[in-house]
Amino acid sequence: MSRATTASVYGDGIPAAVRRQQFVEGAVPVAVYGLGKMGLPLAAVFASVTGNATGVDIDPDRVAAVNDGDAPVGREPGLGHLVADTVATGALSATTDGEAAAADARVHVVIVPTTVDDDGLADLSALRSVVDTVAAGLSPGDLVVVESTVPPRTCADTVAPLLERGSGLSAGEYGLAFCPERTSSGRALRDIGGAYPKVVGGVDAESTRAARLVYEHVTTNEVVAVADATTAECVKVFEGIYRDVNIALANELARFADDLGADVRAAIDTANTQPFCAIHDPGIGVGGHCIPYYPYFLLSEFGRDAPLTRTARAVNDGMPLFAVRELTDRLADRGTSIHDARVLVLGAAYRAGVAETRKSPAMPVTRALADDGATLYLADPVLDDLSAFPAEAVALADLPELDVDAAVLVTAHPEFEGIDWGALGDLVVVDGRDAVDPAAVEGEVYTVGRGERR
Ligand SMILES: NC(=O)c1ccc[n+]([C@@H]2O[C@H](COP(=O)([O-])OP(=O)(O)OC[C@H]3O[C@@H](n4cnc5c(N)ncnc54)[C@H](O)[C@@H]3O)[C@@H](O)[C@H]2O)c1
Ligand SMILES: CC(=O)N[C@@H]1[C@@H](OP(=O)(O)OP(=O)(O)OC[C@H]2O[C@@H](n3ccc(=O)[nH]c3=O)[C@H](O)[C@@H]2O)O[C@H](CO)[C@@H](O)[C@@H]1O
Repeated sequence: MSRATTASVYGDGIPAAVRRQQFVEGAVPVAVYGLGKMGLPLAAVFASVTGNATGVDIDPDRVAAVNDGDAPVGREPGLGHLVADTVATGALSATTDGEAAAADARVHVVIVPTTVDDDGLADLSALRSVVDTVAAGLSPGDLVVVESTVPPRTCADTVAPLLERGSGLSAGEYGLAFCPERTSSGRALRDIGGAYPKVVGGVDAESTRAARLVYEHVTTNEVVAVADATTAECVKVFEGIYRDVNIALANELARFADDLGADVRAAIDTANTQPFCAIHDPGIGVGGHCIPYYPYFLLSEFGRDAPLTRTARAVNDGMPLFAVRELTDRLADRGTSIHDARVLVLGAAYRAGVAETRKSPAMPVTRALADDGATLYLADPVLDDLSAFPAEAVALADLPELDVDAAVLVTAHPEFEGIDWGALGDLVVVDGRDAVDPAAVEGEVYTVGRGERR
């Protein structure tokens, strides 16, 4: 589709009804930059809505898979069929040529990784690279949407200047909005489709209007327009920091379980029966490339001290070693030194059902146990490559053959519910996710938050 036959979404006062018609008829090509866990579902949804979406990724294998009608993102209900169907009809295609895609598109949606480096500073390198690519193909009347989670003020202070410099256009000739991705892996299509309100915030009122028009066709839920892009960036980061601080509270309370001789998890669940309390679940740690990272999008990017946010990060990052100490002490009570122990670690992924190990508690758990001299076995049914972990990978089917002194459950994969604990004999189990039935285990079970249960 040549640019001459495409329609703008920003400026020049075209009636909303006309723009809506143009959008759903495919006259407004959409490019989605980043075809990962979030970007591929998003691109497929835009394709189903507009009939005219192009996914851009730097990974040629990922691009080839999509163009073959395959979804290189697993365990997402409905995604495989949606990708196959939209590719088959020509509604969705993928490319590694970001500049060509940017030259053709009128809506540019950026959803590439935004993580944190070893110094705790936001790593926006992928975002900057994509924004430069978009700028090279930007035209008057285009709309740029950032869905990647970013430190507040990124759109105003980083993205907008890059777009102006790279395109030669001036602010007011194209739109820029921050519209955070609020989706969780494992339910991406449901979440994108309308599980929650969609937040939009533009660098100017026209950008907010254009973003609202785009997303009113994507979500069945309401579109919530906030004052500006910075406010929208705050919404996303605040959601994540709230979650991290809340989990840290749950973890701090959980550590009292043995002192109190009480089931702290049960107490939390009961406390949550009235609306002024919503304490989250204690666990063996906080992983993924969202929640552990978002606090640093404030802590490291602005000079203001934030002791609560910083302490919460430390509490959550301390949980893997809390679990290792509980294991070590219980083995010692049995006369087994951790140095001589054989330990099965259940789960490498940061949470159940998601093939992602970034910031997974499994890494500090296995490293600490390996450093103490333990012999480690690691099982995870959703990950093919466990070579990054200092442990021998074992298949679920082979667990009954193992001769181990202990087990640590890091990830509550549903596949672990079928473990024959009896076959593993008398052992110490540290259950980091309240996912093991103590009655099924010969030996003792220590559940984070519930204390020791025989
Ligand atoms: N995963 C989640 O649960 C989740 C939820 C909400 C928001 N987010 C945010 O969404 C963004 C993307 O996260 P994700 O989980 O989809 O990441 P991901 O690692 O699953 O996928 C990222 C994709 O981007 C591609 N990519 C990297 N650099 C690129 C570039 N320069 N140009 C084009 N493609 C590039 C990678 O090849 C990969 O396919 C992040 O900002 C994250 O914070 C993630
Ligand atoms: C605010 C919110 O809900 N955001 C979700 C979140 O999705 P996520 O995939 O990062 O997964 P989480 O569920 O947040 O888990 C992260 C880690 O915390 C552990 N955990 C969790 C809950 C708990 O009570 N106790 C815990 O210990 C868990 O095991 C895991 O290791 O971020 C995405 C990007 O912002 C959002 O889009 C998505 O909506």
